[in-house]
This record gives sequence, structure tokens and C-alpha cells, in this order.
Amino acid sequence: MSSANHTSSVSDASDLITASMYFREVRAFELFVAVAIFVTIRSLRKKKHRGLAVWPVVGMLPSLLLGLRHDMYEWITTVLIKQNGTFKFQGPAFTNLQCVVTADPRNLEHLLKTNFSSFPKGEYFRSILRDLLGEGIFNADDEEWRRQRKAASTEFHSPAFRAMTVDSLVELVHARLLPVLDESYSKNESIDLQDVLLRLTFDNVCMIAFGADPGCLRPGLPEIPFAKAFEDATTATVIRFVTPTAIWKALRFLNLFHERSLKNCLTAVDDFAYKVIGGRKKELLAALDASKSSATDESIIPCSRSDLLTVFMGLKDDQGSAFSDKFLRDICVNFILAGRDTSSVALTWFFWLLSKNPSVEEKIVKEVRGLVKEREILREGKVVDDEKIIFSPEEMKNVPYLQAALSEALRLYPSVPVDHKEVTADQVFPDGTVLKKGTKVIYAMYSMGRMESIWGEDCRKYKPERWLKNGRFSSESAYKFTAFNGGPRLCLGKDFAYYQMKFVAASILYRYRVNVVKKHPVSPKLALTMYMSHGLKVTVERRN
Ligand code: HEM
Repeated sequence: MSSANHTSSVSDASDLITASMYFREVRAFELFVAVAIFVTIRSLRKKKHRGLAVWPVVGMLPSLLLGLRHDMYEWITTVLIKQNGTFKFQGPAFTNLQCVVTADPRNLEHLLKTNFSSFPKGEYFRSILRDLLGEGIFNADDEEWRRQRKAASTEFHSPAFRAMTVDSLVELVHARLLPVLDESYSKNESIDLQDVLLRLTFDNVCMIAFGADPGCLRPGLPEIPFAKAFEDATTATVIRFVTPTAIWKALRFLNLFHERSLKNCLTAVDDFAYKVIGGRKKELLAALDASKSSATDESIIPCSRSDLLTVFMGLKDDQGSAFSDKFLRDICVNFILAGRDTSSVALTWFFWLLSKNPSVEEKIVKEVRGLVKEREILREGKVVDDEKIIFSPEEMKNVPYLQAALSEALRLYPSVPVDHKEVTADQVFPDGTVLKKGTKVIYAMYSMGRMESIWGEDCRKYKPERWLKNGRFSSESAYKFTAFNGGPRLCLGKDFAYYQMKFVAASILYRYRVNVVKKHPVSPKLALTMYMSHGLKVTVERRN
């Protein structure tokens, strides 16, 4: 009995333990279910408020990843439209992905102009780009930026500089671009127009910055080590934006993965830059010696270059000393980054849009032919030889429809699709969004071109006419049409870029019809600049 009792009490005890474990498990399970329901409701409620679900730990990352699977820019646009132009993105707790995204022109004016000094590029972004851009204009804030902006701005508006940019472009288009197109026409082969245009603008901006021509745009389209290193360095730098700071810094220290390739590419970029700087110094010294002895030797011509490198070599820093080689390298590399692919990708989207809108192309060709007719009238009916037609800068000021068609392409496909700032003091945007000190602000130029609230119901339509008033080009507020940025940091190369794009477009369209290869896939690439992911395969056809 006692043993039976004992057995029964042991079994009761074990039943009790099992029961208490069961209840603990059930409680744990219930608790888990309750927490899951709470999180889901919280997420859904936040989704209601912010347009995107906020998950524990990972924040809005799942929605972002879903967006990345398709078209990232369209995803941002959809969210912005739903949120009336601004939303707060909450990334995973352990990353730098917390920011405010806006496409509201009032906010743009606030951050680019009215409160410019409270919205610098900021240390977060500058530290990512420092290895590539150093302290150059693109990566500088405050006094350092102001000094470079002033010097470069004076240079950009000087007649010598303008003449040099015109000469270099004429040479590149007529001696290099048109022959490459002609070869493709004669061989009846397709070419990647984006690649050809990228080569053109890379050579052009190197001539402007370094006074040196890397020769990317040549028959056979060779691979140029400096251009390749520059391209790869930019790509490797972009990876830092999606890598937690501590990780990319550790990888840099250990010289691993993309940080190793970045280091190698930067070595190649620096080698090229310092070689040109060294060569130019020797050239300038020789010119100086020559000018001293020019009284006796008239055959020696003093150096009269007007590229940025030469100009900055002649300037002094705040202490009255010549700029260091590192600083000169930074200036040139920054200008190359600014001008190397912005105009070419804009032209690529422009030619693609023309292929979809033949009536626009017809109007441009008519306008450009009008310029040639005017020449014939001036020459009293004498026909001008097509091969010899080189459009002048004055003629390029007189093509409002072409200017409108290019602006419209930039409105829909801005070369810089998104840009960033960091807030230095607590702020409130005009739309009421509260910004805490240190908040990163992303402004989405791509989305701005697709907001009905800004451009009307036909905002997605390619319609150059929206830029014309009584046949004249009418520009838009820089806070509505933000392709060139606005305020004190408005693109320094804007006028040159328009001239360059008009000249290239007119020179091509006057001579060729550009046909996009059937079924060629077209989509934007996720990068700092709005490239087409697969380039733009075209065939060219000579016009009558
Ligand atoms: C279609 C062509 C172009 C577009 C759409 C464009 C757009 C822009 C944008 C959006 C910025 C602001 C970037 C930022 O601060 O983060 C910028 C700045 C700048 N751009 Fe352009 N750009 C173009 C062509 C050029 C060219 C050809 C050059 C020079 C040869 C150039 C030189 C610069 C410079 C130096 C800055 C820095 C200005 C500063 O920070 O004060 N750009 N550009």
C-alpha cells in the first residue's frame, strides 16, 4: 500500500511537473502568439501611418528589399506619392539606413537654398567618398567647398575656358564620334550608344580637367586602364553605401573583398593623375624659363593651357603657398566624376525617348535643318557641304525645341536620380516633417518628375512642349526641376552640359537616324548615376 501510495504520489508529482511544463509551454506559446499579433497589428498600424510596415529589428528593410527586386526608383516614387511627397524610412537598427525621403519642392527649396548652411553633405557621406574624392568640391562642405566653388566658377565663366571646351568638343564629335557611327553604319553593325557616349564625355571631361585626352573614343573602342579603374572605383565606392560603416571600414583595414579592388583601382587612378600633374609642372616650368628667355628666343611659345589643372596650379592656398599635388588630384578627379557620365546618360535616355516619340524627333530635325538653311541664306543660296557642317555655340543657343526635348528627358530620367544631405540642427520642413539633428535626407529627383502634384496629370508623358512658351524655351524653378540641383550648389557645369548635349544631339540627328534594336531591354541601373542597365543597342542609318 505504502509502495502503491508512494508510486501514486510519485506519479502525481510527475503529472504535476508535466502539467506545469505543459502550462509553461502553452503560456510561452500563447505569449509568442500574443507578441506576434501585437507586432503585426503595430506594423500594420504603422504601415497605415507611414505607408510601409515596420518590423522589429529589421524596420522597413523587407519593403525595401521587395522594392529592390523590381525597379527601386519606381518603388520610391509609389511610396512618395502615397505619402504626399515625404516619408521617413526606418532601416534595421544596426545599419545607417534611417533617413527622410522627400520629393516636395517646398522642402527642396528649404534644404537647397533657404537653410542651405544647415544641410551640408555631412560626415557620413563624405567619409564614404573620401578615398575616391578626397577633399574635392563634390565631397567638401563649408569653407573648403566655398573656396573651390569660387575658383572653379571664375574659371568656368572665363572666355579662354569656354573656347577650350568648345574646341575639345568639336574635335571629339567630328574626328571621333561621327566616324565611329559611320563605321557602324558601313558595316551594318549595331553599337552600344551608351558606351560610345560615355567614352565621348569621359575624354571630354579629362581634356577639361587635366588637359589630357585618354582616347577612350577611338575606332575599335579600346579599354583604357585609367577609365576602367575610375569606373570600377566608383562602383566599389557605391557598395559602401549599403554596407554598415564598421564593416566596410574593417574590410578596408583588412584589405578584403570590394575594399581591395577599390584600393587597386584608386592606385591606378592616382598613378594617372600624378603622372599628368608631374608632366604639367615640368611643362609650366619649361614655359616659365622660355618666357624669361623669350626676348632672345622667339621660337619658344609660352604655355597657354586653360584646363582646370593648369589654372589651379597658378592659384595659391590661404597661406599663399601653391596647392599640393594631392589637392590638385582631388580637384581633377571630382570634375571627372561630375562631368564624365551625367551628360552621356542623359543623351542615352533622350535617344531612347526619341525612338518612342518619332514626332518629337521630326521636330528636332526640322529645327536643326533650319540652322543649315539659315547658313545657306547667308551664303546667298550656296549649298553648304554636309560634311563640313560644324554647329557653332551661337547656333546652339537658337534651338529651343531641342533644349526642351533634352530638359524633358532629364525631367523623366535625371542623371543623378537621388541626392543626399545631413541636417546639422533640429529643423522642421515646410511640409511639417520634423528633422532631428543628424538626420539624413534623401531627395528623389527621379520621383519628382513623376508627381502629378508637380507636373500635372500627364507627368509621365514625354512632352517637350511643356517647356515652351510662344516657341521660346522657358526654364522651370530649380526646386521643381531638380536635375541640376539648386541653390548655391547648383551644378557648375549646367551651361556647358546643355551646350555639349545640344551639340552632340544636333550633330548626330542632322546626319543619322538612330534606331533602337528591337526587344533591347531598357531599365535604369541602381547606381549614383542613372545608367541604362544593359546599355542602348542601336543601329544608325544615314539621312538623305
Ligand atoms: C546632364 C548633365 C549634368 C547633370 C544632370 C548634372 C547634375 C548635377 C547635380 C545633380 C549636381 C549636385 C550633386 C551634389 O551636390 O551631390 C551637380 C554638381 C556639379 N556638377 Fe553637374 N551635372 C551635369 C553635367 C556636369 C558637367 C558636364 C560638369 C563639368 C564639366 C559638371 C560639374 C559639376 C560640379 C563641379 C558640381 C559640384 C557643384 C558643387 O558642389 O558646388 N556637371 N551636377
